[in-house]
Amino acid sequence: MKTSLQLPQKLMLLGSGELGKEFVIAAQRLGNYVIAIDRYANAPAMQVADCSEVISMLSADDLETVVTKHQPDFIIPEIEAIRTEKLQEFEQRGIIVIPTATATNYTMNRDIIRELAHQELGVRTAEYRYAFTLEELITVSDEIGFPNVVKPVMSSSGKGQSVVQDRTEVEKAWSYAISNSRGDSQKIIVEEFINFEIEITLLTIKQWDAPTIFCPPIGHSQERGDYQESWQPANISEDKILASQEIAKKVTDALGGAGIFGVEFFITKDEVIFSELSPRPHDTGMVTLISQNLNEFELHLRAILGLPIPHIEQLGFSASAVILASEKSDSIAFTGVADALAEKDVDIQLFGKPTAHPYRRMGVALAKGTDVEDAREKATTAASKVKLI
Ligand SMILES: Nc1ncnc2c1ncn2[C@@H]1O[C@H](COP(=O)(O)OP(=O)(O)OP(=O)(O)O)[C@@H](O)[C@H]1O
Ligand SMILES: NCC(=O)N[C@@H]1O[C@H](COP(=O)([O-])[O-])[C@@H](O)[C@H]1O
Ligand SMILES: [Mg+2]
Repeated sequence: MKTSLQLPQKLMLLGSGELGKEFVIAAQRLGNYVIAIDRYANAPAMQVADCSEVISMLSADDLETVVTKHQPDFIIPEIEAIRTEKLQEFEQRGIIVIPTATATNYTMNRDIIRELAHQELGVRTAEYRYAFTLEELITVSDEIGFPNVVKPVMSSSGKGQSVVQDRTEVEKAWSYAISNSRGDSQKIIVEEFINFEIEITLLTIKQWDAPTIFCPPIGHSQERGDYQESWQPANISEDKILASQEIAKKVTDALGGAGIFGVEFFITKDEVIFSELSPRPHDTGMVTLISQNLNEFELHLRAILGLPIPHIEQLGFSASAVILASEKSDSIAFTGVADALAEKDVDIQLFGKPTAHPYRRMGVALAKGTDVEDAREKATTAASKVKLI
């Protein structure tokens, strides 16, 4: 489709967090014009964009206002919580929505993407059932068995998610899921608990006029359903890498369009199990800021603009570890950065979020090491030195 297009292009970013910030930097390096949008002022990506707007991205009217005002060539979602039906309308008017308007709609609903992967494409996923009431959740939890994982169908970053050990915990999981569900959705998914050896993100780059390509797998650890550490390359066998690439290709082909996808898998002793995917750079992929010649944000930009990606080079054992807030605050300052940076092959990024609350991701530590363990140790040590005051 859009190969050899002219630069600069006008890019509208819907969501302006840490992932958007790095994307804007990549876009700016090629001289593009970026309008950064989010629900609050001075969001990370707004700090580096050409201009910004604060709107509710769940409001079709608000989206209409900013699109009419700025007339972007591309609309690039950076978060899930967007009125995706409206994106379909923009697409019909000739604006390119990344990866496609339909794909952003599918991937913000766990049930739709799950049905696509499992029912239509025959991909192995965790066993799952849905519930709309507590009574239904009790019934389907018994069918799935314990432990299991309860999640709102509409949520991200582990919000509303719990591991349920037995029947006595179902009611609590129900309330937690319902109160953390996005919008007014009351649909809950319960999944078989997968006792994986490792979970990975396979960054998958779908291009307009060139074959789909992959980054080496990224291993990661999660707490409360949210990412804590990631590392690359993940130590998994070649046949499992090929199996995950095959699934990632199948699912992203079904979604269409162009851009990077973070495709999540659980790897057990014998199986590669598809979990979900982001049609955009992935938080665990921040490790590529240190681990690759082209990071996931540069790859996303090139794929979107139809620019060539001749070679992805992995630069050696690398890791990332998150820097989290522990308290609510609206005056942000850090100590310990100098101490963290004194170590060789360590880097720190502070996102510039204007406020903090418990567990909010405020920055990330990046490191290279002699092996994965060494890189992880260096990244977590550096992250632990940086303190919010
Ligand atoms: N069925 C499962 N079995 C075992 N662990 C699971 C299961 N589902 C989720 N988890 C754990 O919880 C984490 C978050 O789950 P999931 O990716 O579905 O949530 P999310 O809200 O979409 O998070 P994000 O938006 O950050 O990707 C997973 O990475 C995994 O560690
Ligand atoms: N797993 C999705 C993810 O990591 N998304 C990233 O977090 C930001 C929201 O952060 P906030 O909640 O601190 O505002 C999003 O804008 C995106 O950059
Ligand atoms: Mg996930």
